Amino acid sequence: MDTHTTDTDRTGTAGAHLPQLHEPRNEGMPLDLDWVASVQANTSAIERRAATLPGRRSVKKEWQAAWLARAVSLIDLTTLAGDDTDGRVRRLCAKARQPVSPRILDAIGLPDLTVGAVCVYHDMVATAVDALDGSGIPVAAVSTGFPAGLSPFRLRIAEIGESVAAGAKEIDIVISRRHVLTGNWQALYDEMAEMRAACGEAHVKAILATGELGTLRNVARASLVCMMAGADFIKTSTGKESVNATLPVSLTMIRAIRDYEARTGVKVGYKPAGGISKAKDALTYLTLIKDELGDRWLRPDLFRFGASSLLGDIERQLEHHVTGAYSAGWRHALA
Ligand SMILES: O=C[C@H](O)COP(=O)(O)O
Repeated sequence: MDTHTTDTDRTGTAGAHLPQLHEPRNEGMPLDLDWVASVQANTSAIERRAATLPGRRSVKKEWQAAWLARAVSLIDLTTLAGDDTDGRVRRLCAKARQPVSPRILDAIGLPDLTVGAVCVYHDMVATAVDALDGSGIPVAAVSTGFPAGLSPFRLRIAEIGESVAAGAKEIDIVISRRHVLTGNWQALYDEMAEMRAACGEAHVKAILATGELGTLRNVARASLVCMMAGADFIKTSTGKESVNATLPVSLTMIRAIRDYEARTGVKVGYKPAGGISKAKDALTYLTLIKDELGDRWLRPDLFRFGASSLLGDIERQLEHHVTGAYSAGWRHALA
């Protein structure tokens, strides 16, 4: 359905070639327990709205290639597998440098395009930093005992320090779910604040593991507490929970981001992650962000997809846009 065309669609600002913007970091604020307690989430209303999103609003066909290219520029291209090797990470980094073939980029009028970041386990950070040297693409490390976050706290903090020392510019931490499930907001705040401090200049994404938080109200409150404690981004999932990024969770988290900005003036980034593997779903997320937060969030400093297999489908759709035919999936096997 090509229903709602917007000014942004028409002016072509969906293209990936935009000047880099950098918001001031979120310095956080003291924990405000009254604010946290006042946060509610109307689950049925959120679910109803989320259910209408995929069909209600879509990107006009002539702008789809530009939006898909934008989606590529927002991917944290990820490999988080027990059998990761230096070779796999180097191939992924080569893909990050050139995520779409030059032939397709020429045809859609974009001379170059890279992903937002490469995301790996700590042990692979040095390899990724070396493989991306000179590209300007940051390396993100998942730290703090990813994915469960249940290793001793001092080791989780030390892991952050080691990833930063190895060259990671972004750290994806996992929160202690039990602090949320027991309503111990002070403990969550303190943990988050200490992890942020350990990151130094590296930006910190707080993974909430929303599939393990029980309710959308918990998701909303945990989002707020992590932002109060200085998270630069809030991220849905590790990709390892049984339920990862969903539209209801996304609506809940981006509304928390909106409320935080309204109250503090500070923009916090959003990263849905886990199970996002189709170009169509990526476009739904982009229209959701555009609707709820506005165009400013559609930039790599405020939005990322955490995804290990989304790029392959976007490439296929871009190829179809250019040639009118779909290529075989195996041609885009890496991403
Ligand atoms: O942070 C990123 C996620 O682990 C990626 O999950 P995925 O493999 O389902 O795309």
